[in-house]
Amino acid sequence: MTERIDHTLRDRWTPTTGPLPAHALAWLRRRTGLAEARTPARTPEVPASALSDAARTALAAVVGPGFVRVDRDSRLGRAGGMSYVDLLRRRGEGGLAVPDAVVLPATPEQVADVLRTCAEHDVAVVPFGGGTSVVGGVAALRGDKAAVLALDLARLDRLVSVDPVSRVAVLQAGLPAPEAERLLAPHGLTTGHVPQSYERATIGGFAATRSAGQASSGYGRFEDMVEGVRLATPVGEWRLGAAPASAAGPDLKQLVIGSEGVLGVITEVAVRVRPRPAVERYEGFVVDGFARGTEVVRALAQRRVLADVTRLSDEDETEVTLALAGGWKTAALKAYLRARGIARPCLLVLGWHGATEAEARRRARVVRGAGLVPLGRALGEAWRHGRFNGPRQRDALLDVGVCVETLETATHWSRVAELRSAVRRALVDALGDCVVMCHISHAYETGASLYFTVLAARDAGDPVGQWQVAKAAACEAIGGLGTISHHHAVGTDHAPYLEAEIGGPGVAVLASVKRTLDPTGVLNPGKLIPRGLA
Ligand SMILES: Cc1cc2nc3c(=O)[nH]c(=O)nc-3n(C[C@H](O)[C@H](O)[C@H](O)COP(=O)(O)OP(=O)(O)OC[C@H]3O[C@@H](n4cnc5c(N)ncnc54)[C@H](O)[C@@H]3O)c2cc1C
Repeated sequence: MTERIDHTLRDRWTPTTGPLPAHALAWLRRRTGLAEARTPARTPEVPASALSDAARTALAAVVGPGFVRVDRDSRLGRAGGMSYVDLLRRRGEGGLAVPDAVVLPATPEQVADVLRTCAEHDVAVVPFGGGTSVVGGVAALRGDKAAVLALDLARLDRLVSVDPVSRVAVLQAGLPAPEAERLLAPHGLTTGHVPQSYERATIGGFAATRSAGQASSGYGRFEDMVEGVRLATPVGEWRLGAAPASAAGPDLKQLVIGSEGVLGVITEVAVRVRPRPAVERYEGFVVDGFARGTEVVRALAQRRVLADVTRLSDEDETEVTLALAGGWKTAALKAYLRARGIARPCLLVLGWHGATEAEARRRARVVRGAGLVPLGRALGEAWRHGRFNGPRQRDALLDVGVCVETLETATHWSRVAELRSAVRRALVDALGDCVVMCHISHAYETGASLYFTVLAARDAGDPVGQWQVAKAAACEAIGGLGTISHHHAVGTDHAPYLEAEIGGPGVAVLASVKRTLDPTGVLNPGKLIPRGLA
């Protein structure tokens, strides 16, 4: 089993993070009014476990006594996800919900037995993959149950089978993405799924949240890759996905994908895989203004010639990227862009994967004549090199007292500008002096996702409340213009906004499926389905 918990006890992405460079800190102080003083982190309180002796004995009989853990560190390590508020809570701000126990089953059969045992002993179950949820998906909420456990799927870490002819691999749910890729590599195959949380998130977590990776324009979103699922529920096992396509009624597989642990526990996923690309070619470009850049990306999407990775930063994100990079090369780049008459530079990173360099180069040619200023491969490669660094930078920002969080949505092309303005306005109104950056990270023929990153000076008095007010304002602004989540999922944070998006009948359908599969309501209370309607 890969040990993924600690780092250390998860008030950060990795155990150690380098400090913020001095020029970056100075820039932040100027832009956000960040003060010198910082609030020292406090150790969160871990209450005594409420798991009854009878439940503990019954669970130990299923998974073995060593895999029912009630010690402080095991429980604290699985207390919540990786949102800004989760990290604040683990630094001692606000109340932290800590599971009463951590249970680690080794097989799909053990998962099913654990669920039955929990239903008998009135124990809530929070399925726990990589614990990277940023929407409260793994918050240890017990609902009306006597206790709550984190069901850590880390021991479900096998490549079950590979069908190279059909290009389908069956992967167990607890496999972290890098480990899944390591197991697929000898077969010359890859999922092509690389979200920014790649280093920690799991196959089951991707399926449970409808994840979208950075190369989604080429490989598709995770739900596009899922050929089949194996789900353990308190009433028995459910397997879905008999063929690559089917007209056998509504696609129930899609009901499981995105079910966020409230309908069952995904134990295995049959994933469409592709040959590993021999070549990955990344290039950087600049376009004058986000509106123009959006037009370019739309044209590529509608001509169906998108690069596998397509990422367009707005003016603010570009300014921040250049300001934080600093140095003579950046100064030279800015001078060059001014000389080219680019008034509002927006960075566009495109990445093409191919079997040969010639193929990648041929695909890259489609952007010629699109009015882009090419900056060459070094900038594209620099992005690729640092593409998993966001969480580490966040740790460094948290350490110096910054409120730093992201949120995302998606809409049709005709509404991209309106939605971006509405969310920006809501965040600035709520936070005052702040930096709001945005990029398009996933593009479709009919629209695109918008991903926002916010930086503000942390309110030392009520840091959790400060962000919750801003997030609520952004969610209200999204309503009617876009989706409440393009890929982060619903969790607790977006549940209050779900009914406005899918309607009362939509919520009732989810609630009735839950009653069928989980009649006593042990699975992930308080997530996905709005409070009081589950
Ligand atoms: C820094 C950072 C960057 C991120 N970047 C991206 C990104 O680029 N794209 C993206 O899509 N997301 C991103 N996310 C969000 C997160 O990584 C995804 O939601 C991911 O899919 C969660 O996987 P996980 O294994 O960590 O799941 P967890 O966080 O453990 O769980 C997520 C939800 O799924 C449920 N769940 C987990 N495993 C199972 C299972 N086997 N069966 C049933 N339910 C289960 C949990 O109960 C919870 O509700 C990012 C998060 C962070 C912190």
